Amino acid sequence: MCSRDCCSGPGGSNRGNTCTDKKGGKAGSLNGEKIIPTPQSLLYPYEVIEEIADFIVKGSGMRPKIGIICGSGLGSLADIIQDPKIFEYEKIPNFPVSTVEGHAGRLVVGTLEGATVMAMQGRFHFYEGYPLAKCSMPVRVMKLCGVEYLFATNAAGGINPRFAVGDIMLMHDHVNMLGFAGNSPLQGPNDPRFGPRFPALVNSYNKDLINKAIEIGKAMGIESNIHVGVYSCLGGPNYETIAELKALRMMGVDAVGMSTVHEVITARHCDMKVFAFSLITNKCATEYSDKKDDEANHEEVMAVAKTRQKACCELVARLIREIHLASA
Ligand SMILES: O=P(O)(O)O[C@@H]1C[C@H](O)[C@@H](CO)O1
Ligand SMILES: Nc1nc2[nH]cnc2c(=O)[nH]1
Repeated sequence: MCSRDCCSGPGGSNRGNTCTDKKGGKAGSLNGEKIIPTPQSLLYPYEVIEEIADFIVKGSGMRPKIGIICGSGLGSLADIIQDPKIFEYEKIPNFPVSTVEGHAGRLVVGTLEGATVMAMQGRFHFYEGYPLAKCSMPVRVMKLCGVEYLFATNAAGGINPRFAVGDIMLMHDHVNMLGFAGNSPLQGPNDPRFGPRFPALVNSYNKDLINKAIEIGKAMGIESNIHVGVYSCLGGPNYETIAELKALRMMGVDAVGMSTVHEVITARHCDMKVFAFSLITNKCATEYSDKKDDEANHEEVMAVAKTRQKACCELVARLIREIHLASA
């Protein structure tokens, strides 16, 4: 594995997308240097993931059962963790860094409603310049730490006209636009220690957890703000055009974002149970107009997320409590 600077993503980690190795075999060349592309799945071999997981388990003294990925502006999901052990991403060996506002860049390990949990306060996005396997590498770290359940959250634009800003969409399926274009976090040789070469993705989103979340929404008195729907991940960082939003709607997409799908693929590949939701931070226009309101922006996304943090935290905490009680 090459450790030259040319392999660095934005985080400066020594595993990136493309390698220029003077000693390499058949390759193209750039400025006289040979270029050997590295398949995504080789960016983080099993042993490296194992080292990161050991670092976290030893450093925290815990084997978390539930992993949480906090979406944009939803970092407070990790603030409710009790007796937290905090790991700055920069201090975790071979970990990328967060470069997006609203993603603090810390891993928080502790307990929540009696369950051992680890939460990423800050995820990695494709548009930051990280390959998909790098974006979802922490999911494999979670797996080797002992995590059985992945809770993935995101901020998303609502395409379904019934959705209002501030609503929560429980994901029951996704449309993988990056996958349509031939990109996958599983691309390259498969390591069967993680999972099979050809994982099936029907039933990726755990139905029991969705049903429990609906019940919790009723108990919280927010049932009219809870929906079940289909999420799609685009590459970003730009928001969508009207024509793209129309096309997504025709495909049955209810909410659009720039994350989560590759994390879910990685989690299902290694047989984790998945629960995911989108906080609808903006309504996407699907008709042409001159309204400035139609233009999404990250400040609005963050501001809406802030106003809905409490409800999202309560939903997550109550669901984790149910999982914990059921397994006790
Ligand atoms: O990390 P998530 O998917 O919650 O963040 C969304 C997608 C972009 O990163 C950002 C755009 O406002 O919010
Ligand atoms: N792609 C995309 N991501 C978002 N994240 C929050 N809102 C949006 C949106 O409208 N589009």
